[in-house]
Formats: sequence, structure tokens, C-alpha cells
Amino acid sequence: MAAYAVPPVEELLSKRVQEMVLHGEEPLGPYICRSGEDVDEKQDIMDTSPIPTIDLNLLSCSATSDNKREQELEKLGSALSSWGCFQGIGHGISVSLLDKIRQVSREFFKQPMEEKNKYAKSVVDFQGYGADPIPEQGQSLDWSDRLFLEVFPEDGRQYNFWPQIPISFREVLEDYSEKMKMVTEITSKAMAKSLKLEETCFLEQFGKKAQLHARFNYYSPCQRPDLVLGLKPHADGTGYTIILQDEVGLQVLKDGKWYTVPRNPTALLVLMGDQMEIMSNGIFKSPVHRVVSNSERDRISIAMFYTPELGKEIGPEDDLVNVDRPRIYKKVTDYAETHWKFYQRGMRALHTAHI
Ligand SMILES: O=C(O)CCC(=O)C(=O)O
Ligand SMILES: [Fe+2]
Repeated sequence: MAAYAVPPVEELLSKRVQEMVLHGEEPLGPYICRSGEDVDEKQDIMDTSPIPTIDLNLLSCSATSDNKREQELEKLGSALSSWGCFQGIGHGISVSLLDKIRQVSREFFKQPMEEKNKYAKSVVDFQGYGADPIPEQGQSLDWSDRLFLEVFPEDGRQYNFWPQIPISFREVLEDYSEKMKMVTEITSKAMAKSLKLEETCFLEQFGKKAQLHARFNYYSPCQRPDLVLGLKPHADGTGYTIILQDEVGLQVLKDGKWYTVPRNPTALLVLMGDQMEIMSNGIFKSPVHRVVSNSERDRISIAMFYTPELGKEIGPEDDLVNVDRPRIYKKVTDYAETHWKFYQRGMRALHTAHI
């Protein structure tokens, strides 16, 4: 692997990628964050994506015939044990709300730096506008900007970080968050049923004060998409994550190949995080994914991170442990913190939960 130079932490944190683009700074010189070999793996990129699509309406609607529901549940189980993700349709969220949340995100990022910086977070904060807190030395700069906000539990909301412009931002995010909560309920129940478990078992593990965080990602166009990633390869430390995108860019790794998540304005990508892999005793997979950059188009995504309640112990469902499938993960509490420490070093954390 070619050597690459990384600027000091303070310098990385003082930069916003949008600002660098405005000043004509491109990811050259010290900002080359990856060797060409790492990013330019075109031979391994599959363009026509076979990522499974699941109709959530078939799983929850009482009008669905038992046969159809069973078929869709089977499809769901197989998608999550092979891909660890699926494109969810029939989720009940109107196209107009999906468009609105994409629109307010774009409007926020389109504003001048001084306006966005009113919501800037400090080096140690999680919530607010800016890069990740304190990346470890040696880590690459992702070619993206973010706004990270806690939406549930409600007492975790820090409204001082919620943009006042566009003026509809707060209302749209509140509405979207409520709908997301419904989607997590439908999804968690369906996942349990696909494994022939009590339908509320995962919801109980997540707890009444389960956390939901919104991460708004803005990927500026990049002159050297062959050298720089919008977001480095990683798996999520969540229970699971629900992603809405406007353009392609997100790729999921399966059997050593990167698959592009297709553009579908009405679909939500539901992607397992490490904690669902733990709760399902390794049956569901938490896939590695990344975002590639694009020289012509910018891209918006809104990722909703659904994570068990703080301080709550989670672990493999007892009914998924037997002689044929011994327990492979131990019980863990606040795994997201462990995940975070490893993520900062560009590593996965799942091994820390292995028995
Ligand atoms: O931008 C995307 O589509 C994916 C974002 C993502 O993976 C993340 O925020 O963890
Ligand atoms: Fe992710």
C-alpha cells in the first residue's frame, strides 16, 4: 500500500470539506487519504445491484394473505443473513415527506459557512455540524460534511444544534423521526418473526428509551474520486441504520465485492449494525459499507441510527442458541462506545463481543 500523509488532528477538524471546495482546495497533497489501490477497485464493483427489496407493507398489513406474508418474511430473513441489508419499500412514509427531508438537508448545506457554523460542534461533541470528534492520528479525511442530531429519546435533543434555516427544518425532522420510529417497530417485529421468535423480542432488547440519531451527510463533488472516499469502509455500531439517499454512492461489501445501492427515491435502505448481529447470534450480518465520491454530482443522505437504550444490556436471543448454533456473542452494554473507539482507528469492534 502506498504511503500517505495525514495532516494533524487540529487541522482536519478546522476544515469543512465544503469550505475546502469553495477555496479550490482539492484532495491533493496532504489530503490524499488513501492509496489508489485502495479506492480504485473498479474491477470489483458490481453496477447492477442485486440488493434485495422487501415490501414492509406485506409484512405488517393484516390484509396480506398468510402465504404472501410468509414468503416475504423468508425473503427478509435470507436478505439479512446474506447481505445484512435490504431496500425497504411499502414503509408507509409519503414521497412528499421523503422529498421534504432531502430538500431541507440540501438547503441547510447550501448555506454560507458562517450560517452553518452557528451549529458547529466542538472537538468533543457528537451533536452538531462538522466532522467526527477527535479522529485518531493516521485516519483519513472523509470527503463529506455532516450534521448529527439526537432525535430520540426526546430529552436528548439539543435544539441549539437544530438549524433554524430553512425554517421548516425542525418540523420536517420531527415528522420524519416519528415516522422512522414506526418503521423501526415494523422492522424489528418482522425481523423477529423471520427468525420464528416472539415478535417483540428485539424491541424489548432495544428498550423503551432506544436511541435514534439523525446524521445528515453532504458529499461535495471531488476532483479525484479515484483517490478519496466520501466515507471510509466501516460497519455501523448501531442496532440497525435506515438510510435515505438522493444519488448513488453508497456501496455494500459482499463476498469481497462492492455493490452499489441503486437510486430509488422511494426506498429506504435498512442496514444491520453490529448490535443486530449480536442479538441474532450471528445470523444477521452487519455489512461493511462505504461511500465513493463523484467528480460531477454532489450527494445527500440521511442516515437514522437506531441503537439500544443507554446502559441496557443486550445479547443473543436465547432461542437462537442451541447445540447446532452455539452462542457466539456475549452480552454487551453500550457497545456503541466500544465501536466508536475502534472506528476512530479505522477498525471493526465486533471481535470484542465474541465469546
Ligand atoms: O451516505 C450514506 O449513504 C451512508 C452513510 C453511512 O454509512 C453512515 O453515516 O454510517
Ligand atoms: Fe454507515
